[in-house]
Amino acid sequence: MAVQISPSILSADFARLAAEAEAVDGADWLHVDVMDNHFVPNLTLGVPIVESLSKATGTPLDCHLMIEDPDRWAPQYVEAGAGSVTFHAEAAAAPVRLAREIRAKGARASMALKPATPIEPYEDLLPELDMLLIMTVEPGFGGQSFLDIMLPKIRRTRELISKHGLELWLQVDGGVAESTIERCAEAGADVFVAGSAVYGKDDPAAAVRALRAKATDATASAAWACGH
Ligand SMILES: O=C(CO)[C@@H](O)[C@H](O)COP(=O)(O)O
Ligand SMILES: [Fe+2]
Repeated sequence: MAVQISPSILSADFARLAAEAEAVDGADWLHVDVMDNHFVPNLTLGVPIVESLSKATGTPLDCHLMIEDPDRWAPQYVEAGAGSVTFHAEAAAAPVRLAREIRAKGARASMALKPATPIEPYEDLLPELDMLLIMTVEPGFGGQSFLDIMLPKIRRTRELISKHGLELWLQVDGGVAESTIERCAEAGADVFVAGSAVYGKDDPAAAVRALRAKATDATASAAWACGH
């Protein structure tokens, strides 16, 4: 699969969300960080804003729910127009039922792991998912430094995806920038969230192109991608 870039609007101007979506024209997704001040110590936005944004942009929304009780809330984000909905493994009471509900409602189902959550207990769940998100910072804030110690988990997850012959996408989120994206791609990621490395730049669309070029080159020479 071709590399995909998902700029995070957490680093955008929330008063100008439609324009900020336009500013990354050419991005594959718009990453929307939903935080409830319980699962993470920060508060952002909810269903009504996702619904308005989905009507205002043609770019599909990749909603990352950093909230408690995603079993209750995630389906509402599908109804609000999200193309992909990610819930946290640490927060979901019934991840298989929730993934099936998200898919049945017509969105891609994705599950996220915080840095201290291992992938191995979830191996048997992977066929239920369209994407697995490995957090490369502790969730809650943009602009943090990339955690290199997550690279082995990305590699192990890529190996599980290959072992089971899955079409699962592997997303990384947190501290992804021109200086770190190649390491993520070499380790096996193929969907890249970037907030400050896109919206912190004068030309966000150019930043997306630069990230895509680096990730594409790194993927082409990565062992895991041979014949991918
Ligand atoms: O989910 C989160 C943070 O919890 C992310 O999506 C951030 O928005 C990424 O921001 P940068 O680290 O790229 O600045
Ligand atoms: Fe995120």
